[in-house]
Amino acid sequence: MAKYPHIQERVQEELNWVVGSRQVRIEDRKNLPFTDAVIHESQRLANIAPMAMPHTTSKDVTFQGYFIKKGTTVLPLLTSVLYDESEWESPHTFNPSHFLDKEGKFLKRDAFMPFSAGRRVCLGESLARMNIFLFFTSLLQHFSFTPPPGVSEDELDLTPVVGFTLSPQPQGLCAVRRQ
Ligand code: HEM
Repeated sequence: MAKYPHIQERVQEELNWVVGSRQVRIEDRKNLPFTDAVIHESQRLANIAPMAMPHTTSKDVTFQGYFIKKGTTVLPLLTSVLYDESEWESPHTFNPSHFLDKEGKFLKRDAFMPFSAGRRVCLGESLARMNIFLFFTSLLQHFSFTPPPGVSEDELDLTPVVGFTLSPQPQGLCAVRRQ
């Protein structure tokens, strides 16, 4: 967030306007299109489960001309969809406009699938989305986030740690209470 101070301010402006100083509620999401777009874009770019979970074909299948034998391990590469150059205007940069139409309304995108898709889609999707929204909005309602004193935004290394999941590196951060 610190690399994008204008985005942080825009989220806070929207929160001030719609929620004011009361506690954020999940129903507020539909009235916070910019904030919702920022959260979606963070999940798209963060891509924390790039290979979803390993699956196994339960019968022989032919998919897009390829024969896949029963019992084959299949790794659905969510990265290929979340960073698809034919789906996203700027797939490798943080750009909340991916989820906004020309009037600034929230735009649902089929290629947004950090929770995977189909029968084995993440079982915790609703819970996770609700929590991310409430944590993110409550934090930004009460605090502004900046790099620690003496550290410039350009020095922040946001490259994820690569494993079976992608996770953030530890970062120093200042949370400054808003008036
Ligand atoms: C940001 C948070 C989360 C992300 C991005 C995420 C993503 C995913 C992904 C990509 C899968 C693999 C789906 C597939 O096999 O194709 C998955 C599976 C699963 N997730 Fe999540 N998840 C999140 C949070 C949670 C939470 C909070 C819970 C439970 C409270 C949860 C429970 C599960 C379960 C049980 C499965 C296995 C579903 C199955 O195989 O049928 N997840 N998740």
